[in-house]
Amino acid sequence: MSVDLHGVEFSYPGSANKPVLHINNWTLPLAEKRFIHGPSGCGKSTLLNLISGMLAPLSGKVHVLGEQLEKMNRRQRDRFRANHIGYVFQQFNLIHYLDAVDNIRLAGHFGRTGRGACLTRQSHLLLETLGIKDNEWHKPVSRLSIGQQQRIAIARALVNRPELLIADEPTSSLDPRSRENFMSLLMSLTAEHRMTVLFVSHDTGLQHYFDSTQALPDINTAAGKH
Ligand SMILES: Nc1ncnc2c1ncn2[C@@H]1O[C@H](COP(=O)(O)OP(=O)(O)OP(=O)(O)O)[C@@H](O)[C@H]1O
Repeated sequence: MSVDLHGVEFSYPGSANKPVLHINNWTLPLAEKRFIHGPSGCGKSTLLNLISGMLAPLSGKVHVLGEQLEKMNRRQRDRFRANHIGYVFQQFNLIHYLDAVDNIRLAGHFGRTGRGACLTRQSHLLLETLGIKDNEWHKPVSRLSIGQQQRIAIARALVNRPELLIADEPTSSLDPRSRENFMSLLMSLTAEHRMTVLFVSHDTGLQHYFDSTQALPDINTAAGKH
């Protein structure tokens, strides 16, 4: 199993009377590509942040790739995330004054890819695979198009060869054609590396790319209590 949640409860600090998530049992098998949707505020990003170890549950078990995240401290969770989980954010979270290569190298630096020439080679390879021309590699990413930034964000998520890829509304800034290109590219890369994918979006028109679909309120028994 790639992800296994058991009795997971979460509320934000200072909002203990407003539980965001209560998930009894939820699993994501290895190599499955799962699409999660649900109304704004139902806890989708919170769920992704618990699975990636950016947040810790108040109670319950969060098992990811055989490791028990709830038993790790913050530093151990950060290390685990850097080595095993690729994360594509809605707003990309690239460092806007760094160029494409350095954005990817920075993520690699915190992970298991290694450093120096090997990491630079790996960054170049990813940029080539993702169709970013080499005359764009050394411009600050803020001077690149949204579609190019999006592909750099995928390259950054893949640099440490993660077993699990998490994406939070990654297509929300893309026009319909770029969205389809992005999805095709993402699906072929994840299939090639047999990655498990957990993808959150409001856009249910993307469901056909995935093995399975779930509405978060169907698995969250805290839904409706807040
Ligand atoms: N840092 C925070 N502190 C307190 N409450 C928060 C925090 N982040 C989110 N919340 C609340 O937790 C609930 C779930 O938020 P979350 O961002 O997980 O929802 P979402 O389903 O991803 O929403 P959207 O689709 O709009 O991105 C919301 O009620 C939100 O207001």
